[in-house]
Amino acid sequence: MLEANALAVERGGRVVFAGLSFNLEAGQALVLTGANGAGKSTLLRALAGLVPLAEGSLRWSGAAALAEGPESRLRYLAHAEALKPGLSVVENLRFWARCWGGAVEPALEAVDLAPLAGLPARLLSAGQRRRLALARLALAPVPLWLLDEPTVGLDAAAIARFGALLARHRAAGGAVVAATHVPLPLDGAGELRLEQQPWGLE
Ligand SMILES: Nc1ncnc2c1ncn2[C@@H]1O[C@H](COP(=O)(O)OP(=O)(O)OP(=O)(O)O)[C@@H](O)[C@H]1O
Repeated sequence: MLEANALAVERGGRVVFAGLSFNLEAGQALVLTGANGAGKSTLLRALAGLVPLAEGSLRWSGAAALAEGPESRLRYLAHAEALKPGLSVVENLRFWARCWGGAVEPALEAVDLAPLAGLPARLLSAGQRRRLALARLALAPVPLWLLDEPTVGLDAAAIARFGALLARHRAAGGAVVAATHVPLPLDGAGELRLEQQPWGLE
Protein backbone atom coordinates (compact mmCIF):
# COMPACT_ATOMS: atom_id res chain seq x y z
CA MET A 1 0.00 0.00 0.00
CA LEU A 2 2.77 2.44 0.98
CA GLU A 3 6.50 2.21 0.40
CA ALA A 4 8.67 4.75 2.22
CA ASN A 5 12.18 4.92 0.87
CA ALA A 6 15.09 6.71 2.61
CA LEU A 7 12.93 9.52 4.00
CA ALA A 8 14.60 12.61 5.45
CA VAL A 9 12.95 15.71 6.88
CA GLU A 10 14.54 18.98 7.95
CA ARG A 11 12.91 21.50 10.25
CA GLY A 12 14.42 24.89 11.02
CA GLY A 13 17.54 23.95 9.04
CA ARG A 14 18.19 20.81 11.09
CA VAL A 15 17.77 17.18 10.11
CA VAL A 16 14.97 15.66 12.23
CA PHE A 17 15.49 12.18 10.73
CA ALA A 18 17.12 10.68 7.66
CA GLY A 19 17.33 7.35 5.89
CA LEU A 20 13.98 6.01 7.14
CA SER A 21 12.52 3.21 5.04
CA PHE A 22 9.56 0.89 5.58
CA ASN A 23 6.77 -0.88 3.73
CA LEU A 24 3.18 -1.00 4.82
CA GLU A 25 0.79 -3.56 3.40
CA ALA A 26 -2.99 -3.82 3.73
CA GLY A 27 -3.93 -4.88 7.26
CA GLN A 28 -0.55 -3.99 8.77
CA ALA A 29 0.23 -1.61 11.62
CA LEU A 30 3.45 0.25 12.40
CA VAL A 31 4.07 1.85 15.80
CA LEU A 32 6.47 4.80 15.97
CA THR A 33 8.38 5.05 19.24
CA GLY A 34 11.27 7.16 20.50
CA ALA A 35 12.14 9.95 22.88
CA ASN A 36 10.43 13.36 22.96
CA GLY A 37 11.61 15.27 19.92
CA ALA A 38 12.82 12.16 18.05
CA GLY A 39 10.56 13.03 15.11
CA LYS A 40 7.47 10.80 15.44
CA SER A 41 4.94 13.59 14.83
CA THR A 42 7.12 14.99 12.07
CA LEU A 43 7.15 11.62 10.31
CA LEU A 44 3.36 11.34 10.56
CA ARG A 45 2.98 14.84 9.13
CA ALA A 46 5.38 13.97 6.30
CA LEU A 47 3.36 10.82 5.50
CA ALA A 48 0.22 12.99 5.47
CA GLY A 49 1.89 15.33 2.98
CA LEU A 50 1.84 18.26 5.44
CA VAL A 51 5.64 18.54 5.76
CA PRO A 52 7.95 18.36 2.73
CA LEU A 53 10.52 15.59 2.37
CA ALA A 54 14.13 16.80 2.14
CA GLU A 55 15.09 13.41 0.66
CA GLY A 56 13.50 10.09 -0.18
CA SER A 57 10.18 9.11 -1.68
CA LEU A 58 6.74 7.79 -0.79
CA ARG A 59 5.21 5.35 -3.24
CA TRP A 60 1.53 4.46 -3.02
CA SER A 61 -0.02 1.42 -4.62
CA GLY A 62 -3.50 -0.06 -4.81
CA ALA A 63 -6.55 1.41 -6.48
CA ALA A 64 -8.03 2.85 -3.28
CA ALA A 65 -4.79 4.50 -2.22
CA LEU A 66 -4.34 6.10 -5.62
CA ALA A 67 -7.90 7.37 -6.02
CA GLU A 68 -8.17 11.16 -6.19
CA GLY A 69 -6.27 13.06 -3.46
CA PRO A 70 -4.96 12.52 0.07
CA GLU A 71 -8.48 12.75 1.52
CA SER A 72 -9.41 9.48 -0.17
CA ARG A 73 -6.16 7.83 0.88
CA LEU A 74 -5.59 8.71 4.52
CA ARG A 75 -6.90 10.19 7.76
CA TYR A 76 -4.43 12.07 9.94
CA LEU A 77 -5.31 12.57 13.60
CA ALA A 78 -2.97 15.02 15.30
CA HIS A 79 -2.57 15.77 19.03
CA ALA A 80 -5.13 18.55 18.77
CA GLU A 81 -8.71 17.31 18.36
CA ALA A 82 -9.71 20.15 16.00
CA LEU A 83 -13.29 20.28 17.30
CA LYS A 84 -15.68 23.18 16.88
CA PRO A 85 -16.49 24.05 20.50
CA GLY A 86 -19.85 25.75 19.81
CA LEU A 87 -21.22 22.81 17.82
CA SER A 88 -22.69 19.74 19.47
CA VAL A 89 -21.03 16.34 19.33
CA VAL A 90 -23.25 15.16 16.49
CA GLU A 91 -22.90 18.47 14.59
CA ASN A 92 -19.12 18.18 14.76
CA LEU A 93 -19.31 14.74 13.19
CA ARG A 94 -21.85 15.88 10.59
CA PHE A 95 -19.36 18.56 9.54
CA TRP A 96 -16.71 15.91 8.83
CA ALA A 97 -19.25 13.58 7.23
CA ARG A 98 -20.07 16.36 4.75
CA CYS A 99 -16.36 16.52 3.85
CA TRP A 100 -15.68 12.80 3.68
CA GLY A 101 -19.03 11.01 3.54
CA GLY A 102 -20.02 8.26 5.93
CA ALA A 103 -22.75 7.71 8.49
CA VAL A 104 -22.71 9.73 11.72
CA GLU A 105 -24.74 7.45 14.03
CA PRO A 106 -22.55 4.32 13.73
CA ALA A 107 -19.45 6.50 14.22
CA LEU A 108 -20.91 7.88 17.46
CA GLU A 109 -21.76 4.34 18.58
CA ALA A 110 -18.21 3.18 17.82
CA VAL A 111 -16.83 5.53 20.49
CA ASP A 112 -19.88 5.32 22.79
CA LEU A 113 -20.76 9.00 22.42
CA ALA A 114 -24.38 8.57 21.29
CA PRO A 115 -25.70 9.52 24.77
CA LEU A 116 -23.84 12.85 24.51
CA ALA A 117 -24.78 13.60 20.89
CA GLY A 118 -26.51 16.90 21.71
CA LEU A 119 -23.88 18.26 24.09
CA PRO A 120 -21.74 21.21 22.90
CA ALA A 121 -18.20 19.99 22.27
CA ARG A 122 -16.82 22.66 24.63
CA LEU A 123 -18.42 20.81 27.57
CA LEU A 124 -16.75 17.46 26.85
CA SER A 125 -14.09 16.06 29.17
CA ALA A 126 -10.59 15.49 27.79
CA GLY A 127 -11.22 11.79 27.16
CA GLN A 128 -14.62 12.50 25.57
CA ARG A 129 -12.99 15.06 23.27
CA ARG A 130 -10.44 12.46 22.22
CA ARG A 131 -13.24 9.93 21.59
CA LEU A 132 -15.04 12.45 19.37
CA ALA A 133 -11.82 12.98 17.40
CA LEU A 134 -11.46 9.20 17.00
CA ALA A 135 -15.08 8.92 15.82
CA ARG A 136 -13.97 10.61 12.59
CA LEU A 137 -12.05 7.45 11.75
CA ALA A 138 -15.29 5.49 11.82
CA LEU A 139 -16.96 7.65 9.14
CA ALA A 140 -15.90 6.78 5.57
CA PRO A 141 -13.25 4.07 5.11
CA VAL A 142 -9.82 5.10 3.78
CA PRO A 143 -6.75 2.87 3.37
CA LEU A 144 -4.36 4.49 5.88
CA TRP A 145 -4.82 5.94 9.36
CA LEU A 146 -2.03 8.17 10.73
CA LEU A 147 -2.51 8.59 14.48
CA ASP A 148 -0.53 10.78 16.88
CA GLU A 149 -0.75 9.43 20.44
CA PRO A 150 -4.36 8.34 19.86
CA THR A 151 -5.08 6.89 23.32
CA VAL A 152 -4.01 9.89 25.44
CA GLY A 153 -6.78 10.61 27.95
CA LEU A 154 -8.80 7.45 27.19
CA ASP A 155 -10.04 5.19 30.00
CA ALA A 156 -9.71 1.38 29.80
CA ALA A 157 -13.15 0.87 28.27
CA ALA A 158 -12.53 3.52 25.60
CA ILE A 159 -9.15 1.96 24.75
CA ALA A 160 -10.84 -1.43 24.32
CA ARG A 161 -13.48 0.12 22.02
CA PHE A 162 -10.76 1.90 20.05
CA GLY A 163 -8.95 -1.46 19.77
CA ALA A 164 -12.08 -2.94 18.19
CA LEU A 165 -12.25 -0.01 15.74
CA LEU A 166 -8.59 -0.56 14.78
CA ALA A 167 -9.17 -4.30 14.34
CA ARG A 168 -12.18 -3.71 12.04
CA HIS A 169 -10.17 -1.25 9.95
CA ARG A 170 -7.29 -3.71 9.56
CA ALA A 171 -9.58 -6.67 8.87
CA ALA A 172 -11.10 -4.61 6.01
CA GLY A 173 -7.61 -4.12 4.53
CA GLY A 174 -6.72 -0.81 6.18
CA ALA A 175 -3.28 0.03 7.56
CA VAL A 176 -2.19 2.12 10.57
CA VAL A 177 0.86 4.16 11.50
CA ALA A 178 0.68 5.40 15.09
CA ALA A 179 3.08 7.39 17.28
CA THR A 180 2.92 6.54 20.96
CA HIS A 181 4.68 6.44 24.32
CA VAL A 182 2.33 3.78 25.68
CA PRO A 183 1.25 0.34 24.41
CA LEU A 184 -1.55 0.51 21.82
CA PRO A 185 -4.27 -2.08 21.11
CA LEU A 186 -2.63 -3.09 17.80
CA ASP A 187 -1.94 -6.84 17.71
CA GLY A 188 1.10 -7.86 15.70
CA ALA A 189 2.20 -4.29 14.92
CA GLY A 190 5.75 -3.62 13.79
CA GLU A 191 7.83 -1.02 15.62
CA LEU A 192 9.95 1.75 14.15
CA ARG A 193 12.07 3.38 16.82
CA LEU A 194 13.23 6.88 15.94
CA GLU A 195 16.55 7.87 17.43
CA GLN A 196 17.08 11.30 18.94
CA GLN A 197 19.36 13.37 16.73
CA PRO A 198 22.44 14.65 18.61
CA TRP A 199 21.31 18.28 18.37
CA GLY A 200 18.07 17.34 20.10
CA LEU A 201 20.00 16.47 23.25
CA GLU A 202 21.91 19.77 23.52
N1 LIG B 1 8.40 23.80 12.47
C1 LIG B 1 9.51 23.41 13.10
N2 LIG B 1 10.63 24.17 13.09
C2 LIG B 1 11.76 23.78 13.72
N3 LIG B 1 11.86 22.63 14.40
C3 LIG B 1 10.78 21.83 14.45
C4 LIG B 1 9.55 22.17 13.82
N4 LIG B 1 8.67 21.19 14.04
C5 LIG B 1 9.31 20.26 14.79
N5 LIG B 1 10.58 20.65 15.02
C6 LIG B 1 11.59 19.90 15.79
O1 LIG B 1 11.65 18.61 15.25
C7 LIG B 1 11.95 17.67 16.28
C8 LIG B 1 10.96 16.53 16.22
O2 LIG B 1 9.71 16.96 16.73
P1 LIG B 1 8.45 15.98 16.78
O3 LIG B 1 7.29 16.77 17.28
O4 LIG B 1 8.33 15.30 15.48
O5 LIG B 1 8.92 14.92 17.89
P2 LIG B 1 8.13 13.72 18.57
O6 LIG B 1 9.01 12.50 18.46
O7 LIG B 1 6.76 13.62 18.03
O8 LIG B 1 8.11 14.19 20.09
P3 LIG B 1 7.08 13.94 21.33
O9 LIG B 1 7.33 12.54 21.82
O10 LIG B 1 7.50 14.96 22.32
O11 LIG B 1 5.68 14.17 20.82
C9 LIG B 1 11.94 18.44 17.61
O12 LIG B 1 13.26 18.70 18.02
C10 LIG B 1 11.20 19.71 17.25
O13 LIG B 1 11.65 20.80 18.02
